[in-house]
Amino acid sequence: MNRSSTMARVDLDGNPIKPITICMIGAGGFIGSHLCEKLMHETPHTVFALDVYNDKIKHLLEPDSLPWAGRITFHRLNIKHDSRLEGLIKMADLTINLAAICTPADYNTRPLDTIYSNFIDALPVVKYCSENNKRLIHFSTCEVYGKTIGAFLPKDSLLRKDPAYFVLKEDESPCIFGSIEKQRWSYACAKQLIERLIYAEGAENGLEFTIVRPFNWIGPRMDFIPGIDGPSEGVPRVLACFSNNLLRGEPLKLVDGGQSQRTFVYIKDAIEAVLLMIENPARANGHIFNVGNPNNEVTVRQLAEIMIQVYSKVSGEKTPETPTIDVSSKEFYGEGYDDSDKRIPDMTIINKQLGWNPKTSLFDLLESTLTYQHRTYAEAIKKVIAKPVAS
Ligand SMILES: NC(=O)c1ccc[n+]([C@@H]2O[C@H](COP(=O)([O-])OP(=O)(O)OC[C@H]3O[C@@H](n4cnc5c(N)ncnc54)[C@H](O)[C@@H]3O)[C@@H](O)[C@H]2O)c1
Ligand SMILES: O=c1ccn([C@@H]2O[C@H](COP(=O)(O)OP(=O)(O)O[C@H]3OC[C@](O)(CO)[C@H]3O)[C@@H](O)[C@H]2O)c(=O)[nH]1
Repeated sequence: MNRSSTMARVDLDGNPIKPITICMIGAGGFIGSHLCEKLMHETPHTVFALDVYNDKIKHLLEPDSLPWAGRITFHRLNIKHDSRLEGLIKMADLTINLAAICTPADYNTRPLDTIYSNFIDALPVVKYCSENNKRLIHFSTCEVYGKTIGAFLPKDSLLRKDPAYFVLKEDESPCIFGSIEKQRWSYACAKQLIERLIYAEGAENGLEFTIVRPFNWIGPRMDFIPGIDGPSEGVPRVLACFSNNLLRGEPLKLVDGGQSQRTFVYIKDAIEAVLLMIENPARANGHIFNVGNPNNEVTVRQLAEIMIQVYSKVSGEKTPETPTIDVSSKEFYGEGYDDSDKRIPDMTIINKQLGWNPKTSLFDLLESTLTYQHRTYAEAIKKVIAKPVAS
């Protein structure tokens, strides 16, 4: 249903929400596709969707008879070198920048591309917004926190259990990265510097900005399945890696024993938070927001175990005899990999400003996501596996 035509929409302070035009850079990616979907289904806003690819938003662009036709237009462009960028930002009320290289397998193997993508390429976007007095919502990452303070305490220290040593707060926690040889941190460092630049543009030139720090948002359409809709040798983020293993009946690979901890939030919950930021500028401007689900914390090993259980339920297939294997990070990611030990978002600021809370449990979000993965990829994988290998 297109609710925009039937319901009077008001912001958190009871004011009517006026339709705006949004320039969304990186709209063809995982988060962008869900955000475009939400904006088309539930709001009257117009979107200029900028990306190099549009496969994940094709269903919103065609056919012309869709109820939101005319409210979303795709602009195939690379922001590294396209003179149309400034014009599109000028024509919009708000720019949302999602474009980035953001898969850990790239950080230590393509550090230059990673730094250029996350810092250099984002610079003109910030500049055009600042010079043209346009509001900017910039996507950073929870990785700017790096490691927790607790990670440096002795293993048996009781302080490790004290939230003061591991809960990540936007306005208090330090950013703790590894040495320069640990090129894993090229991404986090580039994201941190662009955050500092945006913050400084706000302080010195009055840029209206919001910075989003996503904490492992997961759901349908995340990344790709190697050899099906992405390169065979590609290494996506953990949800897609484990989905690929499950679809192929292979053991799930636990990097360095799968001891790192993450909190996972369902993409649909997280998109609600972004919509609140879009439609409540007075409450969102000038803020950095953690967006995650502190209740969904697991080790990567536990994530693998739950995914194996849930996949068996949704696919009807037996669990593999060897469900997981341990691999070293050097073997899996190569030289220069390092990891965040633990990521629990503090929710005080987003709660106070936007009243947002995540709703979906890890089990439920994995059930709907793995149902999607099975429905979308199982047949294609079967065909690939059945193909005889050329001798
Ligand atoms: N998904 C998460 O959990 C998560 C966590 C932390 C941070 N983030 C941040 O959120 C943003 C979006 O992440 P995502 O998960 O949707 O990633 P994604 O890779 O699915 O989407 C990024 C999109 O940006 C596009 N893009 C990249 N460079 C571009 C360029 N030069 N010109 C035009 N388009 C370009 C890509 O084609 C892709 O469609 C990123 O900035 C990422 O760092 C995401
Ligand atoms: O097959 C695999 C793949 C990964 N791991 C381990 O899982 C942990 C999480 O990995 P991943 O989701 O790929 O990425 P990170 O959480 O480390 O980093 C992301 O966080 C946010 C973002 O900024 C954008 O999404 C990105 O940098 C990790 O410990 C891997 O080693 C595994 O065991 N097996």
